Formats: sequence, structure tokens, C-alpha cells
Amino acid sequence: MEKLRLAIQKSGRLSEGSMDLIKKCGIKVSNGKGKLKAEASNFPIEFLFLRDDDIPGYVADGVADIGIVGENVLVEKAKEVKLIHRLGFSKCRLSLAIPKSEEYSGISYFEGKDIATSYPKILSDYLKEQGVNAQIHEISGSVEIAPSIGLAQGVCDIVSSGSTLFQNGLKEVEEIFFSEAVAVASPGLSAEKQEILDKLLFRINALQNADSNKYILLNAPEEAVDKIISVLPGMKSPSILPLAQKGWVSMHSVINENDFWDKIEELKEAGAQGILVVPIEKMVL
Ligand SMILES: Nc1ncnc2c1ncn2[C@@H]1O[C@H](COP(=O)(O)OP(=O)(O)OP(=O)(O)O)[C@@H](O)[C@H]1O
Ligand SMILES: O=P(O)(O)OC[C@H]1O[C@H](OP(=O)(O)OP(=O)(O)O)[C@H](O)[C@@H]1O
Ligand SMILES: [Mg+2]
Repeated sequence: MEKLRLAIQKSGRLSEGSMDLIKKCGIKVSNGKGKLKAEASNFPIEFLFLRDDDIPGYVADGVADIGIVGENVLVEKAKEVKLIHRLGFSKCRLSLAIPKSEEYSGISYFEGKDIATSYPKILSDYLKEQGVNAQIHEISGSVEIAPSIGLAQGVCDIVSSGSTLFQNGLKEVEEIFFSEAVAVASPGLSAEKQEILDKLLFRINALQNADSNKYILLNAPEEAVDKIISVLPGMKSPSILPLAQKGWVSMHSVINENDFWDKIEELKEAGAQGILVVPIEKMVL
């Protein structure tokens, strides 16, 4: 049987999230330290552990069928791959930053200046769009050091908490690109590989649906049921079970994480009591 080849980052900011996702999908793989290729024991998938920069190229060439990579690297490399799914981890942004002591006048500050970055394509597209001419110096890492050693007056690099910028005496002045981990696929997958990929995406969707929803249980007087159903429609409609106490029921449903606090207020007003909210591990719609 054919196996789907998945390229993931060997070690770095994407590795933990990628392996965690695979594990939660019920796929078992043992990747000893230093092992660059591994097979799952219970799913037709093979893993390649690579530098993240190489993943879009390997997927475009068909050496790997799919890959997990940051959107920043995907856009920077501009390879022929299909973005198939957003994964929601390793969220960060690409920003322009300058020394803290400098006064920032707006994007024209960078006119004629030198900017160090590992993302020359994204930066030059942005500067072009803004009508700014600046010299871009491509370096592959430790970008935040550039102003303090006289290599450039500004940097364009990844920011998450902002602590690396802060520790290097820099301040963020423009956010130019937002990124998260994404799954990408080769353009020409065989029907058999596409079928394996569909199975994997089905599992990922079940995890993501579960993450964005909660299971809710509550007790209510029978006369409050209609009002509560209108607040909590659930996946189809809530389950209702009689309580030992006459005139009372227990209602079970699913609630979206984003609506949670607003709905709790409405439920209490409608007469709900003993409200329990519990996480869902997997959810198939
Ligand atoms: N501080 C951060 N917080 C969240 N996500 C991040 C952070 N830094 C980087 N990322 C995301 O994770 C990806 C990988 O970052 P990492 O720092 O591990 O890359 P790297 O050093 O180039 O690794 P490699 O050795 O594989 O080339 C980045 O391209 C970005 O999408
Ligand atoms: O805003 P922060 O939370 O400080 O995160 C940003 C830093 O994180 C990444 O580096 P990482 O720590 O992964 O080290 P690396 O340079 O070896 O990739 C990135 O290159 C930034 O330098
Ligand atoms: Mg890299």
C-alpha cells in the first residue's frame, strides 16, 4: 500500500506543535533523536524531519507529498504548492523594528536605509507596495543583532512576545505579515495518496472542531426549556433528561468557545442552574 510522505521541521518552533497534532490524530510514530525518517505504525504515513526552509521546495518537487510549515516561509519561498489547511499553532508576525532611541516618523523612515532580514521577498514586496526604497541585507539568523553591530539601521524579523526585540534594544514599528503553521500539499497527488490525506484532514478537523467548542450540561425547570433551547441550539438540538426532582430536567449541548460568556449570562437569566462546561476531545460534525 502507498504511504503519504509528510515533511515536518526537525527541531524548532514548529516541531512540537506538528508532532502534537500527529499524536492527537492517533498516529503512532517513534522518532529517536537524530532519526531523519520514520514510519507510523498504525497509519499509512512516512515522516521526513527537515529544516523548515526546505519544506516548500521538497513538497513542490513531490519528494514529500505534504508538509507543515509557517506561512511566512511558504510565502517567502513562493514554491508551487497548495495550502490545504490552517493549523492554528506557531502564530507569529513579521515586523519592522528599529533602535528604541530612534524617533519613528512612519514608513518613510526607511527610505534609503539598510534593513536586515531573513525574508527578503516578503519585505521587498511590502516596501514596493508602500513606495519605499531601502537596501535589503539578507541574513539567515540572529537578525536582531544587526543594528547594534552596524550592519543595518532596521530589521524585519519574526515577533511573538516581543521579548527578543526588547532584549536587543529594538522597538516594533510596523507589522507586515501574520503567520501560523499551515499544511501544504504537492499539486499532483495520486488518488491513493489523496485518500490518505483526506483521512488525515478528517481527523484534524475533528480536533479543531473540538478545540473551538465546549460540552455544556445544566439543570433547568421544565418551563425554562424552550427559552434555553433558543439560547443553546447545539449540534442538532439539546438532549433533555428528566431529573429525580419532579418538574426539573438536565439539558446537554455544545457551545462555541467564543459565545461562551455571553450565553452563560443568558442561561442563568432563563433559569439554568448547576451549569457545567467541559472540554471536548474530538468532534465529528
Ligand atoms: N517566537 C515564535 N513564536 C511562534 N512562532 C514562531 C516563533 N518563531 C518562529 N515561529 C514560526 O515557526 C517557524 C520556525 O521557526 P524556527 O525559529 O524554529 O525556524 P528556524 O530557526 O529557521 O528552523 P530550522 O532550523 O528548521 O531552519 C517560523 O518560520 C515561524 O513560522
Ligand atoms: O518575540 P519573541 O517571543 O522573542 O520571538 C521572536 C524570536 O523567536 C524566533 O527565534 P527563536 O527563539 O526560535 O530562535 P532562532 O533564532 O534560533 O530561530 C524568531 O526568529 C525571533 O528571534
Ligand atoms: Mg529555518
